[in-house]
Order: sequence, then C-alpha cells, then structure tokens
Amino acid sequence: MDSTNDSITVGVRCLGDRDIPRYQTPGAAAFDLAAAADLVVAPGQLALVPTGLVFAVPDGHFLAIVARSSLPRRGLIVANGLGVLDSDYRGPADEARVLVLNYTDAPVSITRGDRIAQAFVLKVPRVAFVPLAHDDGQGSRGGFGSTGT
Ligand SMILES: O=c1ccn([C@H]2C[C@H](O)[C@@H](COP(=O)(O)OP(=O)(O)OP(=O)(O)O)O2)c(=O)[nH]1
Repeated sequence: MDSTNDSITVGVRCLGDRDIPRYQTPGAAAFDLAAAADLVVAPGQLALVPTGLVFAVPDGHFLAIVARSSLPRRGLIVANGLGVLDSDYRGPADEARVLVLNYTDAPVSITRGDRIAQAFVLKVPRVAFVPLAHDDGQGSRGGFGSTGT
C-alpha cells in the first residue's frame, strides 16, 4: 500500500522534566501520553491525570485523546470516550489531562511515567449552519436498528 504521508507541526511545551511525546513504532497512528504524577484512583471514581504537556495544535485541528488498548486491563477507562483538546487550549496552564474512571472495586495506582493514553491530531472543518425547512422532501429513514440486525 502506498500513500503520501501528511505531516503537520504541533507546538509542545513540556512542564517540569516531561519528554516530548514520540511515536512508539514507525507505523503508529498515535503517540502515547504518560502520567506526570503518581496517583491512586479510588474504586468507582474519576481522576484527571496530568500529562505535563501543553499542545499548540494548528487552527482547524484538534488533538484527540483516547485510551491505549491496554488501559482497561489495569482497571481504567478514558471516561469521556474521546477527549477533545481545542486549538485555543494552549496557554501556559492549559495542560493536557486524561480523564480516567476506575471501573473496579479496588484502588488503581498510576505511577509517573506510565503511558496511559494515546493521542492524534485531526483536521476539523468549521461548520456554517444553515436553517432547513421542517420538511425538505427527504423523508425519515429511521435508525437504531430499523434496518434489522
Ligand atoms: O480529555 C480531555 C478533554 C479536554 N481537555 C482540555 C482541552 C480542551 O480544550 C479543554 C476543554 O475541553 P471540553 O471543551 O471538552 O470541556 P468542557 O467540559 O466543554 O469544558 P470547557 O467549558 O472548558 O470547554 O479541556 C483535556 O485536557 N483532556
């Protein structure tokens, strides 16, 4: 398979002694985000895990934060499904954080440096909304299983 590899530049500010993120393999779609602090997530509770990184994503893009596949094995999920880091979230205190939920009934420890999530940048169009007539002749197709299982 062949395709031209797009690449964009993303500014990153490392708080403290954090390293610049990197791709783990040449073909990795996302780079990992590591915890910047030790913490214990209580059973059934949410925690915001600091990454020690501030990203300056180009306008018209956002940084998507998702779980690493291995995260549920350690009792955690990324609670907001997909974290959206906006291009205007780039001030000195605008640190990327990972919102995790401990879905187990035991405490889960996170150690500074643990790679808990991954991130990638996507282009997103700005939408200009146009009002639609209530009935534009299209008809409703139904959903939520209307085509069968
Ligand atoms: O998983 C996430 C999600 C968001 N953010 C940061 C970047 C994002 O730009 C900002 C606001 O996120 P969002 O708009 O999703 O949050 P909100 O709940 O709508 O709050 P706000 O009123 O701050 O927009 O928080 C993270 O660091 N991690």
